[in-house]
Amino acid sequence: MIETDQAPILSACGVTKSFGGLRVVDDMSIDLAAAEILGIIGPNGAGKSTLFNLLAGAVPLDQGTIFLAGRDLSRARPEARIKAGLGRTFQIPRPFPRMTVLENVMTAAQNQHGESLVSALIAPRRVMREEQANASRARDLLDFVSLSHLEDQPASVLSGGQRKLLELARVLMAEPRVILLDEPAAGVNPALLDLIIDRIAAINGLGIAVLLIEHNMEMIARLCPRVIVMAAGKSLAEGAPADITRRADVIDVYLEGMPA
Ligand SMILES: Nc1ncnc2c1ncn2[C@@H]1O[C@H](COP(=O)(O)OP(=O)(O)OP(=O)(O)O)[C@@H](O)[C@H]1O
Repeated sequence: MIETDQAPILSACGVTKSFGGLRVVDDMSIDLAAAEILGIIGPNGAGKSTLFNLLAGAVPLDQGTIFLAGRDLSRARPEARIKAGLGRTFQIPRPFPRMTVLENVMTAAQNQHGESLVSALIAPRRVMREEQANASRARDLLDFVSLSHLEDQPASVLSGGQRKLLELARVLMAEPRVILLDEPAAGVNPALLDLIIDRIAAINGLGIAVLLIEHNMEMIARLCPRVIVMAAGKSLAEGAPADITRRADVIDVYLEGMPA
């Protein structure tokens, strides 16, 4: 645990989930300090994505609690967690393929009164102003992730790495305080990897705390002062990446299941 005089921005305590009798996440506790980047590594099937699903509310907890900035979100719906400031990206991004890149970012805005017919009828100018403000913010975010030149293209044309960058822009559109990033390096070519690492560091530099699941150890080493190793649903080890990856028990769980 890093020393901090601040209360954690995200605090998960005793989080547990079973599927069909198998404990996939087993009594996990995590404190994420404000403005920290905390890495989560572990072998395939360790329960990392399920942990994110529990934090984001996509899957209900069996046991445990989740607090964001002191607010109990343990049973909150996913939309309420997004509104409270918890953003997430997915291992395999699925943008709306026929919408443009810009429209994909705009759909992630949280202030869309235009979606309500009543608002559109009684306050059309307000709805239009809101649309314009959202488009302007979305363009700034596309600039931030170096996708401005593609704003009018359908999202289906984007490469794997560009989809990851689009996801970063989408998650920022909702103005999060904490972002859960699920394997942002997966399927990304080396040319874009540097840009993605740089953008995550910049996001964190804005004071947004990041929980980062990743198999790419270069990304972990460059971004995370602290990592948690998950194995069989539990926290096996915690510390600086350089120390943790030298530990025999950590090496063992990674080698488990690999062909001899
Ligand atoms: N909805 C579900 N129903 C049943 N089993 C599930 C469900 N979701 C995940 N699992 C199982 O939970 C275990 C952990 O999966 P999870 O995807 O959380 O692991 P992971 O650490 O993210 O793995 P990877 O690094 O491969 O993404 C796996 O055995 C998986 O098959």
